[in-house]
Amino acid sequence: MRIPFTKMQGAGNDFVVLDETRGRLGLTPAQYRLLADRHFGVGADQILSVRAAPHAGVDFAYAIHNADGGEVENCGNGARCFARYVHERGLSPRPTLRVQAAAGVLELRLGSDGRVGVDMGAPVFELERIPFDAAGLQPRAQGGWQVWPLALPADLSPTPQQEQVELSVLSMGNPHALLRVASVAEAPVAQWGPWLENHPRFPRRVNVGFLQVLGRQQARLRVYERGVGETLACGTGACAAVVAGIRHGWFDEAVEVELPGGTLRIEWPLSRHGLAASVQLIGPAETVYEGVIDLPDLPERP
Ligand SMILES: N[C@@H](CCC[C@H](N)C(=O)O)C(=O)O
Repeated sequence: MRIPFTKMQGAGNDFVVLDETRGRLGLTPAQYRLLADRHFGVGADQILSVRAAPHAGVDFAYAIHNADGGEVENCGNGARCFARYVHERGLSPRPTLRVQAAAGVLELRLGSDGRVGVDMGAPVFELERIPFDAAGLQPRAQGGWQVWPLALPADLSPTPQQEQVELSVLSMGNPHALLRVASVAEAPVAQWGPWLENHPRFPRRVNVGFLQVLGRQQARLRVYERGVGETLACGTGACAAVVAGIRHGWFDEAVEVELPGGTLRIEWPLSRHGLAASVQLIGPAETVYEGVIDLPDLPERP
């Protein structure tokens, strides 16, 4: 099957974008994995599918597959690229779009400064909806919120004294765990990322953020993404980090988050609208190139 695609990136989080507005391509998880493969395919953190609106009230539907082939609920950097893609192809003349993702409806705005804003909806804190299994765990207060201690396996402990990590957990439509670290440059992302991603306390696995607080409006973040590994940026991860930091009392309601691939602005006007306030994500979204790939039939093994 010959498939036209567009390679895009937002703060270095990179995507293969597929036009499915005239019908589904019906790709298998193995074909998504091949598209994402940096050696044998195109290479991407996620594959984004632009689909026709499933109902009145939205302009399009948005499907997201991680590099491991699994379908996921939400992707913030991808949403910005989605808006840029639709605009560049003239698929909609409107500067503001409503898009149905598995996590809910996102509102996308093309800004006059070249950046794209996304209304990501409200964060979710109910443990069953993240989901996070806290059975038998005792949370500890940290600022205005709580953290959950998890025992650190001896072989992952940087010092014999460190026996646990403390996690803030929440969902931005997809699950996130955040650890506050003294320096992202020295954070054990490659060691703790896969351990926490697959920890049995997270039944749907989790995206793991390592957050360094630089000031009340400035942060650094590295994210080990579920189904991918460490990425150059994660939009929902940046939203989750700022939401957690605001609840703990570390941040004001607007924060510039520096990630390895670029800077994202996150706003959560909590003081005006409470916990149900929508999180705003603002950042770059660019087309890198367009291409066509011959995808072999790759049926999924039962
Ligand atoms: N890169 C994304 C998040 C993509 C999905 C994530 N890996 C998951 O499994 O939930 C972003 O920009 O939000």
